Amino acid sequence: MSYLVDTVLNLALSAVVLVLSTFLWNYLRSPLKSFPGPAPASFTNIWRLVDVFKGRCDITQNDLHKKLGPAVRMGPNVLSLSDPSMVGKVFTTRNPWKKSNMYMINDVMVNGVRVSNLFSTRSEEWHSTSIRPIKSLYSMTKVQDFEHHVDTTLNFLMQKLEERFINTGKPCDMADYLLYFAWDAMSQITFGKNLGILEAGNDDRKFLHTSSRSLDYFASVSQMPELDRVLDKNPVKRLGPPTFGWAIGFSVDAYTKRMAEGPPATTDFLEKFIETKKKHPDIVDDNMVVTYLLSNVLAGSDTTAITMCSAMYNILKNPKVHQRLNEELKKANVTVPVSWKATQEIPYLDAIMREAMRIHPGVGVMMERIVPEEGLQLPDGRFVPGGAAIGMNPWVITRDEDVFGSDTDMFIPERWLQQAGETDEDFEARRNKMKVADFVFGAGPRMCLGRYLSQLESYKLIATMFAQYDIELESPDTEWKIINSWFVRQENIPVIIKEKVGA
Ligand code: HEM
Repeated sequence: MSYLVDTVLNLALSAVVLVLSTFLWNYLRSPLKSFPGPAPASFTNIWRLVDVFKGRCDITQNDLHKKLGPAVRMGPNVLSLSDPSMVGKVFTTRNPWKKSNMYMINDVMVNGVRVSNLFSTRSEEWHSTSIRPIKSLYSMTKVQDFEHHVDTTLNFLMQKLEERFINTGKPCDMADYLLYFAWDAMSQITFGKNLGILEAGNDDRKFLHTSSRSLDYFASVSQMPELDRVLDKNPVKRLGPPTFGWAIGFSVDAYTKRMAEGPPATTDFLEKFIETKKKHPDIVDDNMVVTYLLSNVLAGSDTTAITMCSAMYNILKNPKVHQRLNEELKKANVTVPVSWKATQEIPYLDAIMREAMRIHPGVGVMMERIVPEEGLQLPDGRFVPGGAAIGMNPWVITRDEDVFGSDTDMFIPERWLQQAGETDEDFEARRNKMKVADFVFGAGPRMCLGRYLSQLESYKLIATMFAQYDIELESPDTEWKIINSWFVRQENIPVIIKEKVGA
């Protein structure tokens, strides 16, 4: 018995010694000791893992930058920067800096082999080869080829809202319905058929739940990616996040069926990817087609829903904005579903959407890049040695008052419009400064592939909802819930929807 107690005590002691020596080792070899930051950040990443796990790391990071300046040490080898002028340097297009290993957790193991995707790969060479054949499909001009799929899903959404809420007078949780819409719309655009989530009016099949649980894992574990080797990528038993088996199954089934049945009446991404495979057989094989399909649905649904929720909630919380939007839509004499072309003729709508993304970017963790060998000189003269990771968080960058003006925590679409007394040149210069610092979709060669598609969807959705219906929060005191878990999702936007008087 005493032998057993001794062994356990010895093991516990050895574990403590090992942890303490790891902390000491991290501290001693940290190249960022001269930068300010929370004390634990000088010897471990555990504190930031815990902070991200709590679900509002954007608040912590903004507070730290306010207190400690534009460069804050977040881990022994990780520095957060808040200066928007550094975006172009860190996310440079020429000789792009490598993504840090935080992204490796998005790889999957297939028969013991690590498989990367467009988002997770740290090889710029693999990335540029794989993205080249499909990049042009995502230009603003090309995504309009898929507008009819967005219209189909918008019509379906309106039908369900009418049946379930408008005709019954029951409150509708817009946070749920915009999420259902975003997943069904992206599936419609990608495969020519939706996922049936709007039809069901719930997530009983747990598609969305699985996505949120995976993001919870990615967000926290990406702060200490070495844990992923133990939890998810170990050769014995996966303990990691739920897999996207349903999405892989859905994509493979849709692809197999399409190959058997031939092209659909109206085009979709699947058809375009099949054409791409024929044109680039050396690069695009069946697995790559499935990778492309998955990146649409998994990267483009939650994120687009977040923008739509931000716009919806902030419009409803700001009666003056709501009223002006209604007036502008009426003046534009739009018909529903509102076309992309019509949305582009309403500058106030554009200002609302830009402000919705600025105040609530879809991604809420630092995106990290590795400083190249020659190091990085900061504008204030301090030097960051090569090999360190630099992180920048859109929630910090889009709150910079020098660029975006005062009250950056407030929803003010007017900041994107010309002010009374502002000359054309001054307005142009101010607006360009905001656009350059716009980090919502990332920057450089790894910038979001789907940004125009997302804009097409979200501008049309907001214009259509407010052109067609009178929408109010169930109670003006309603507060939504925000959870920052890599993507910054929202819950609880209960609204009362009525047919517009005179519509
Ligand atoms: C409001 C909606 C969206 C937001 C806020 C958003 C945000 C981002 C951000 C910040 C990145 C860069 C990540 C990094 O550098 O670490 C990114 C990459 C990416 N996004 Fe989006 N995204 C949105 C919609 C979409 C849509 C609709 C799609 C697909 C149809 C998509 C597909 C991708 C892909 C494939 C990448 C990786 C690009 C690469 O590494 O080349 N995203 N997104």
